[in-house]
Amino acid sequence: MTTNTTPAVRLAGVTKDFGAVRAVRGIDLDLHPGEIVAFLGPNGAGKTTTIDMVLGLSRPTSGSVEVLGMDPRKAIARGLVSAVMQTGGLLKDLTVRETVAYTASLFADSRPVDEVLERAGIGELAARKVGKCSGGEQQRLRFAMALLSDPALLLLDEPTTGMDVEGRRAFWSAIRDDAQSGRTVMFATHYLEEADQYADRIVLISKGQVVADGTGPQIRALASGRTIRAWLPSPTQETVDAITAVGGVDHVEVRGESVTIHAKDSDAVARYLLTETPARDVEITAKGIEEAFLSLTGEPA
Ligand SMILES: Nc1ncnc2c1ncn2[C@@H]1O[C@H](COP(=O)(O)OP(=O)(O)OP(=O)(O)O)[C@@H](O)[C@H]1O
Repeated sequence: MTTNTTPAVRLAGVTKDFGAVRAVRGIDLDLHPGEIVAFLGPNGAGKTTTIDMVLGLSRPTSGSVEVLGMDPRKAIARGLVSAVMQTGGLLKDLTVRETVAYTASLFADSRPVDEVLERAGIGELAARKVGKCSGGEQQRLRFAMALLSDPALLLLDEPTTGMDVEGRRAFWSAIRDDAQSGRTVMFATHYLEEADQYADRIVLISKGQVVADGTGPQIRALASGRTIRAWLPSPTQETVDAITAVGGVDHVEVRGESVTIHAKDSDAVARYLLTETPARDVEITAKGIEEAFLSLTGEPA
């Protein structure tokens, strides 16, 4: 594996248009060797489009993409990059071991089958038919296949979609254990919790741009603030506008007579509600990661 300090991935001024749609709007990003990076964003943020460019499956409209200091297609041809895709590519009647052995036979140089099964945490499932494996187990099988070339960079596009909590935990535990050997891992996800729990670094993207980049705690701190809920009888647009204008308020939502406000200065909002409006039952809570996401991207997770 590559151990120098060349970035594992370097995106510089990358844009990507599909006809009139600008899916990626100028991304600059370096991933360092050995990092586990979550590419977090809502539907349509541009995650898959970006990953496809890193995999050399498509070209940027402008800007440049380098993988380990070279053109993505060259890095792939050298077996330095693998991907774990969400669906397809598995034959139900083969066993787990047969599937990996068959894939290994396609490589001139591959890691031993038993080693990758162990690394992917499916050594005990080797004799099981693929059709009898759960979605999470099949995903670990894809992970095992991706490890055969011992890639320096592993890309995963929403790898745990549809898995239950236990499947997800087992999948990430295998990825994390393996990554200790220095592999760089980049994964796309909608799940804030997943990014927060399993990535060293979170790159938050929205509408084709990076809107935040840091560790889980840093991302949450960026969106520090509180949620204020209150009962507000017969709210008028004027009242809502006035609440929105209170310093530090970043989001107001009214449902019937219940109002939810996200704000940096919850004291100021509570004071305003209690003195200037007929609001009652004011309740203040710390912002969870869901709300942090909303205030950073303007979109629900
Ligand atoms: N081949 C294509 N032709 C036209 N538009 C496309 C194409 N691929 C993607 N787009 C558009 O580009 C934008 C970004 O899509 P992309 O699939 O990269 O988002 P994403 O973050 O991966 O979303 P999701 O989480 O839903 O997979 C979207 O508006 C999408 O409709």
